[in-house]
Amino acid sequence: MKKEVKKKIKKYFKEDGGDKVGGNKQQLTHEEQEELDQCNLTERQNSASKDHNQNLDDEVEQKEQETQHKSANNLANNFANTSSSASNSNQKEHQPAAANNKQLINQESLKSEEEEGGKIDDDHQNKEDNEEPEIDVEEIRNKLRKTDLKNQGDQSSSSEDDEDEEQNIQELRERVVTISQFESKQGIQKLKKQIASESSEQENYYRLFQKPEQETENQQENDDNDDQEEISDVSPKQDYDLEEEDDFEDEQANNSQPKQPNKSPQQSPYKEDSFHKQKIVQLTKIPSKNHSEETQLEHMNSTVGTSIELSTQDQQIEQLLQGNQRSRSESKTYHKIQDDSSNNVFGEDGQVEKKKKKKKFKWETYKRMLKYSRKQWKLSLLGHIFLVAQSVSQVFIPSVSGRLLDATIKERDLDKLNQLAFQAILIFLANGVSSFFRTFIFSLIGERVVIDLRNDCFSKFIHNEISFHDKQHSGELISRLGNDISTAKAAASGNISTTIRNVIICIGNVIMLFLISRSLFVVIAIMIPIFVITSSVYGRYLKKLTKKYQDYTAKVSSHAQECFSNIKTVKAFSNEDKEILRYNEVMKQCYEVGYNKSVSSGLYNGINSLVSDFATLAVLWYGGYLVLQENDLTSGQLASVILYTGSLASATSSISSSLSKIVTATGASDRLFKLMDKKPKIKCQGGKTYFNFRGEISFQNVGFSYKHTDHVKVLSEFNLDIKPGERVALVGESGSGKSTVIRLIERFYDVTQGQITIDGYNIKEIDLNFLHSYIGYVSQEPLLFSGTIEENITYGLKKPYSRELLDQVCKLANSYNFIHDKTHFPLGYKTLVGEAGAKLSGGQKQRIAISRALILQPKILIFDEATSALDAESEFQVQQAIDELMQKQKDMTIILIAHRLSTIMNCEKIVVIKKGKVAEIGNHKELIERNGIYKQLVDRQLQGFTNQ
Ligand SMILES: Nc1ncnc2c1ncn2[C@@H]1O[C@H](COP(=O)(O)OP(=O)(O)OP(=O)(O)O)[C@@H](O)[C@H]1O
Repeated sequence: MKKEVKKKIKKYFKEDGGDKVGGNKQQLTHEEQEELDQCNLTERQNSASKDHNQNLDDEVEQKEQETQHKSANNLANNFANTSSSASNSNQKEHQPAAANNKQLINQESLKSEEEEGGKIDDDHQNKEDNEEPEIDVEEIRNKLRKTDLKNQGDQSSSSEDDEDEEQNIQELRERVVTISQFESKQGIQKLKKQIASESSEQENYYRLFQKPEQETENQQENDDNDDQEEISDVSPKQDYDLEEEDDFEDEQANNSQPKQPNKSPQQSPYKEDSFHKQKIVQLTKIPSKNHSEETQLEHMNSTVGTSIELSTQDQQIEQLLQGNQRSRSESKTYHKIQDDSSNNVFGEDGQVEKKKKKKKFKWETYKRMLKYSRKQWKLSLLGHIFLVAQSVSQVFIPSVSGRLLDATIKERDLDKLNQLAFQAILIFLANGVSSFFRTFIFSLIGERVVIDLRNDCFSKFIHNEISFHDKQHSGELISRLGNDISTAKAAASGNISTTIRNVIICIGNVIMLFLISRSLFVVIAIMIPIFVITSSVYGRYLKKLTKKYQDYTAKVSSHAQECFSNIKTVKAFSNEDKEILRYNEVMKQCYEVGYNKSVSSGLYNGINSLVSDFATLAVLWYGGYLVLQENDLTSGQLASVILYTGSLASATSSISSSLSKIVTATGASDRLFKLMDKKPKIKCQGGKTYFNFRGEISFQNVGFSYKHTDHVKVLSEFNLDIKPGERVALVGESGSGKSTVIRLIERFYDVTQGQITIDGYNIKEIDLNFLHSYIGYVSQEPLLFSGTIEENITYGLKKPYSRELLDQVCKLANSYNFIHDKTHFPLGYKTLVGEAGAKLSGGQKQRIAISRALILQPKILIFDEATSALDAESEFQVQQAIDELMQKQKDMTIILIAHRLSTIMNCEKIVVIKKGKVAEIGNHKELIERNGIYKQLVDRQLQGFTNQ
């Protein structure tokens, strides 16, 4: 049954030439579908494994072995099977490998089949997921829609210009959402900020437009209310996106096609081409004066499904950029993102290819890699002793097997047979024992090398500065730590020993063959190179395809991973179908390569069998002739020759395989070392440490650009003095540089012009660890680590602490009560917070983050929009903590970026930042009297209250 289903799917795939992967799912019967789902379960479990990439790597490694050894093993097995002698020992060497290869081929084909089926299973799963949370999402959307309508209502009093402006923003928002479907998180954040800065006034207005009344209402609601938590995921920034989603849905409704969000998972996008295209058109639809929707549709029609090389994603974005004459800035951002993605390990196909071409053997890298194994020289020496012992014993196995045969058939001498059997036992034992120790020792060395490398690498990555992490995608770093190190291990351990072993075996076999029969030796010397060349040339091609297939599979996993980690966003936008479309797009590319690979594998195996069978026949025929006609050879010797030939072929291709692995491993090591060698300019240690840290901060003509966007001046001629114990609020439009100011105080980056001094010392001269021990930092997103509440609170503490201190900071941060609420947290401080604090609400996480900052007893406390990601109730709780802190901690410099007028008003110094410069500075009263930007912001907020 299982086979039939798979056959059926295969057939469909073939018929559709890859364009309609999964498209015929409807034609499967229910039973077949169930059967298929059952098959897919195993695959799904495997793919859920955290070591997915590692598995892929292993697969490639094994596949590589397969391609290199398969031919040799075939030949070896052919020879071994035709011989009547009991060549057990030699079969031991070859047969497991051959069996393993067969298994691999089966796994390979099964895997591709199951992956194809897995997609259908995913569709099914998505359908189930779709049905459940619809109501919650709607509720959230309605709430936010109301808020937005109110805002629009308030704005309607403004002039016509404002309306135009609003329309522009609307268009911009549409474009943001469209592009965000295709771009990386990092890329889109930049894009959003860029667009947000264009709509600065409205954004600013939005931020200041808060309703204190709402807070008191929400106070009564339970802190752990699930609904509240859902809402807490929707920050003011996301509010725009939700509004955008409404527009998007309207567009869908206007379209003559029926809306399909809950049904389409059943209807595969590959079958439903029109639906697919329409979706894409909807996604790429942007207001354009030059391109009508029809033109876009036509254009998309011509592109969808025809090109595999250029991803549909690229086409869509290209379309989008063509379609809008006004989106030059976006275009720049798009190309920037494209550039960035070239560093991504799962970058565009062409980029992956480029990287591959660069791969070549580098002696320096290899030597550096060997240094890691040199540490294990004692073990290595022992390993080499066993290696020689095993290789030598192996060379004698065919000889003793042949003599055993002669003693039986030709001489018919039982005593000699027993004697020879005893010799054979000794040789087999020597071979087995030394094989165990050799394998164990070299594998152990490999593991130790991996540990050392991973430690080195992780420590280098984590010590590197923030701009390094801005540039390197975390996925790439993780891939380097996982895949590349595993591959690099081959350069430092096992493969050298394998090469040496095979060289010894080759030499031994050649000598033995020469001694047994010179004329047969000549025949073999001609056959083996033909055989090895044929298989290695084709094997190389197959290996290339396998690697390409691996890249695509990694892309598929990466997409799924991104999707599942952003599942709330996907659900909130009801974008399950679109994600399935995107997933299927990548799968389609993967299938194309998989198809070619399957054809090539078939051809490879066919040709291999043919060549090896002919080679076997040649030796058998000529050997038989020598035995019968010339009386030059005994049948036992012929058997030995056959075994030696198989062993020689296997060893020869093993050598080329090991050498190629060493080259690959050197390439991986090279990438790794390049990353490891990136030296941070900002070092964690070194510099001034002094005892009287007061927290006086001075920005003197500071200019700053981010490293990878150095054409954009984020701060210029920025001057600001903050006295110890002062409360300072930074306000200004989005993208004006507020967070950047804070990042510079933390010295996440170095200024590009001017200087920042702390207590009169240039910040660059102060030891970074020392500086950070006096700065408490609470970020926008409350980020916790898995572990207990206590471990999280004391995360930054480098010295012992008392329970009193813990209680004290928790009370200050307004977290004490909920931590000691026995119903929800029976273990109190010892409660496990789950991965990234998943078991806590946003407000609880943020209050723990404040406790974490306070326990350092910092001299400077920074809040970077600490409440912006929280719902109203959580915001109130956190705000209360901040207000209390501002009143009680008089000796602490508090710098905050806030949007609540009440908080800002309490500050002694309010700094209004505009386009990277200080536009206004003073206290609330002074700034109101000045009647400038600040006054406008306050007026708007007050006007908002009045309207309500
Ligand atoms: N890591 C980064 N790399 C490159 N550019 C960045 C980076 N972080 C911020 N920027 C850019 O620097 C400018 C200032 O950003 P910043 O985060 O300081 O603004 P902000 O005033 O805090 O905005 P918001 O209120 O929206 O958080 C923006 O144009 C932004 O795109």
